[in-house]
Amino acid sequence: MAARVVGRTGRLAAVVRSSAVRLQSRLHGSTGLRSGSQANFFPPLEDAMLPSGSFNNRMALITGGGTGLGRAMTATLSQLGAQCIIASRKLDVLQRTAEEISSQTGNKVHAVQCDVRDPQAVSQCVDQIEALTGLPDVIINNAAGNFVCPSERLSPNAWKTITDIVLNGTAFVTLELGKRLIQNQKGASFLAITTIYAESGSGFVVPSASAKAGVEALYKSLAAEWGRYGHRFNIIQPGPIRTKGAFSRLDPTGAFEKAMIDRIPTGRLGTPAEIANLAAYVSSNYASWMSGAVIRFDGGEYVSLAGEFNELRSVTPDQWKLLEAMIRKTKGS
Ligand SMILES: CCCCCCCCC/C=C\C=C\C(=O)SCCNC(=O)CCNC(=O)[C@H](O)C(C)(C)COP(=O)(O)OP(=O)(O)OC[C@H]1O[C@@H](n2cnc3c(N)ncnc32)[C@H](O)[C@@H]1OP(=O)(O)O
Ligand SMILES: NC(=O)C1=CN([C@@H]2O[C@H](COP(=O)(O)OP(=O)(O)OC[C@H]3O[C@@H](n4cnc5c(N)ncnc54)[C@H](OP(=O)(O)O)[C@@H]3O)[C@@H](O)[C@H]2O)C=CC1
Repeated sequence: MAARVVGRTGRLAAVVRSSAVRLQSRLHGSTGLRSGSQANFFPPLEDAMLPSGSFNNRMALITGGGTGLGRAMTATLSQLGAQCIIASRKLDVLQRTAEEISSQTGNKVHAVQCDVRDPQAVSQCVDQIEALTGLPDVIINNAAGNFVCPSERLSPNAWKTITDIVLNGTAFVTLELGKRLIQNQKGASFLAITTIYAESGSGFVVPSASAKAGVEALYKSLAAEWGRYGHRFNIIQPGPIRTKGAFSRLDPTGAFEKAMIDRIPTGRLGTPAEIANLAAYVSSNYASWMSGAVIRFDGGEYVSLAGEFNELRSVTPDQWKLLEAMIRKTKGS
């Protein structure tokens, strides 16, 4: 009897999971999940979490919104009623994404070309946004550049390129919009997408680690300073989520993926739709008391990498019996 119930519940869970995956791939493209066995405990729920209409009459700017995680955030905000503006360098990519999402959600997505490294281009982009939609209520600083490289091989321009996109780009967008919002006495939610190694640092991605740490300092500082103008500042630190932009530059051969999944306690990568739900919540009025928060969203990878005894996961019960006996036998110091 119990086995029949478990069997039926299991089939039901599988049906729910597969329809969630179908919805996800319609809105966000393929999930591309590969996983370890414990991932069965942690299936991604990928439909929009907030009530429909949560972003009605709200304008959202997402930098780097044409691809990857920015695209997923745009799709979710648009589905929840927001009018979105996506901005980055490649206008053709932005326009394609904007059309695809608008046609699925029925809400307008605008595409604006902007290289965030150039403060003048950022200022012109904000002029365009003001003309299209007015100043945004939600700003997501998601654009980034990165590649793995031994630090001794980095040229000054390689360092400058990454830190310009990540730290200066975020600062230019945030300051330009912040000043205009303050002038117009309009509040807004600012969200920066960093990464788990912004906290620990990491070899082989040193310009990115340095710049993302700077972004976190910028956002925590402004959370303290600009609350008086109605602005909230929060940070999401994602762990690995498959996107072409990230994986082609950080694991070009795919050689490190399995080891990476093995060290994630939830046994799988995150999905774009999952981080999009979190970003939507943080940017919504349901989170109006949240400011200065740093939210790690990584399936447990950071703590798994940090704890020096975590490798003991591979010790078998029989081996534990032996270890325990050895430890108990020890007397004195
Ligand atoms: C262990 C397994 C890991 C698996 C995946 C893990 C996932 C977790 C991820 C965690 C964090 C992720 C953070 C991210 O940010 S991912 C997002 C990545 N997306 C992008 O990078 C998209 C945008 N990127 C780009 O446009 C280019 O890649 C860019 C190089 C960053 C900028 O392009 P552009 O402005 O055209 O720059 P140039 O090509 O002119 O190059 C400027 C400068 O940099 C040197 N350079 C470029 N690539 C490399 C390289 N691979 N190695 C060394 N140096 C490089 C280039 O030579 C130029 O310098 P110079 O003029 O001196 O020659
Ligand atoms: N995927 C992952 O596993 C993780 C991602 N992240 C972070 O998530 C965010 C999104 O990354 P992801 O979606 O994976 O990667 P993508 O490469 O898909 O996204 C990066 C975006 O940034 C835009 N961009 C790059 N340079 C500039 C520039 N100079 N001016 C304006 N826009 C620019 C790109 O558009 P264009 O080329 O048109 O300019 C692109 O849309 C980034 O902040 C990244 O650091 C953090 C941890 C893990």
